[in-house]
Amino acid sequence: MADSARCPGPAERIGYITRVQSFSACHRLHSIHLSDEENKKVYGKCNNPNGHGHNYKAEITVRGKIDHVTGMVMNLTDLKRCIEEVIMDPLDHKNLDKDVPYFATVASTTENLAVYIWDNMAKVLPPSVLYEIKIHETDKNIVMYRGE
Ligand SMILES: Nc1nc2c(c(=O)[nH]1)N=C([C@H](O)[C@H](O)COP(=O)(O)OP(=O)(O)OP(=O)(O)O)CN2
Ligand SMILES: [Zn+2]
Repeated sequence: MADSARCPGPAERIGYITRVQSFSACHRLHSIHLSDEENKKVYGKCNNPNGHGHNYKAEITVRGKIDHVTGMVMNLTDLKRCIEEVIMDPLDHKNLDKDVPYFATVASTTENLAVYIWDNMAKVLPPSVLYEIKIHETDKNIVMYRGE
């Protein structure tokens, strides 16, 4: 079989690139849709009124054609700038529930944090390149969101 039958041409190759960013924040798991008693039951120790902190690690993956001239899906330096704007400026060293207006009414679970980051990354990245947001809340708790 000829190589051209097996492999996509240079203009058609799709790549995935990921940048990892750590940030620290505190939060309290609490839903405005539940009573205090229900919140305690659902979230347990994570509903502690004074909160607790995490060293989060976010992985932002973009997908796109590998440009045959630049050899890049997108410049990682541009992705770094987007991450500064969407993750570091609003979230790092913050109280998610009190410092980030979005979480005044939305429970600051890692699922919702992934949705928040997705929605805001989508606004600053080129159209249709955002592929996945993965957040490590702890070494053991990892959430992935793909915009569905
Ligand atoms: N579906 C979700 N469940 C939970 C979330 C979440 O975001 N989504 N978050 C929490 C807590 O915020 C929490 O801080 C988890 O901490 P902890 O249980 O201490 O973390 P570990 O499981 O990694 O710790 P070990 O005690 O060492 O096992 C809870 N649930
Ligand atoms: Zn937590």
